Amino acid sequence: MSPAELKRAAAAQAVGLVEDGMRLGLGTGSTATLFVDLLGEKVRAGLKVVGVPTSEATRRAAEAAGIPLTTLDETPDLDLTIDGADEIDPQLRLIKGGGGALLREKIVAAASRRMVVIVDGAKRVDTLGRFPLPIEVVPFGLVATTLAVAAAIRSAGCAGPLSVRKGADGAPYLTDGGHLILDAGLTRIPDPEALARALVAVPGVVEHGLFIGLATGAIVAEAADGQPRIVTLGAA
Ligand SMILES: O=C[C@H](O)[C@H](O)[C@H](O)COP(=O)(O)O
Repeated sequence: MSPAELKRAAAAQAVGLVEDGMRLGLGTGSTATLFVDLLGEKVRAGLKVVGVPTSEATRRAAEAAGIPLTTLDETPDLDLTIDGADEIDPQLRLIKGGGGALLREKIVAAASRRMVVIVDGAKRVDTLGRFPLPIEVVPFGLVATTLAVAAAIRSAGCAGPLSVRKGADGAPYLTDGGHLILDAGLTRIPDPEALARALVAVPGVVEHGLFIGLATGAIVAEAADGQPRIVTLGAA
């Protein structure tokens, strides 16, 4: 089975969690977009929900799907966020931000009573870190911030190269908030909580892609005999 088929299976399962009247956080990325598309079908069939998109890309996808949207300022308490992830470990700790949306994703997840992650089985790891950790920083003082981030990474027992993310045109990638992203190729993060604490202490760091204590459940689609098999983790 292709990763796309597995992502779609996880997204379809997540649509089943949505109830009439829910206030939803809508994640970002290829898996979350599949969820938005499938949710749109339900909305067009009469389901009443309202969503807060976690990126401009998701806003466009949700508008195209006909999902009514709101903002966190209008609707600061959400019932459920459905979002993808780049990695998930057995404690439901995540790496997110491969698509650059980590800041809004984390704000929306934190405003939600439940966050259910939808992933294909390849995203499951025992130890986070194989996927480069995105760290969102302000452009001002980039070199000083990068040096401080490198020191924070060392202090948490990690090591690896830091690179400024580039867009398809080769220019530095800018997030929806106008920030830069440093991708940290750490390979292994033995103590994600310690690294998270060290990173947030660096002036210039806006947010990082470690999501700890936010996901309440996960829907993992794995391939089994050519069919998707759904595995749920936590409360999903
Ligand atoms: O910034 C992007 C998000 O954190 C995505 O949820 C994450 O990168 C996973 O994306 P995808 O579903 O495309 O693998």
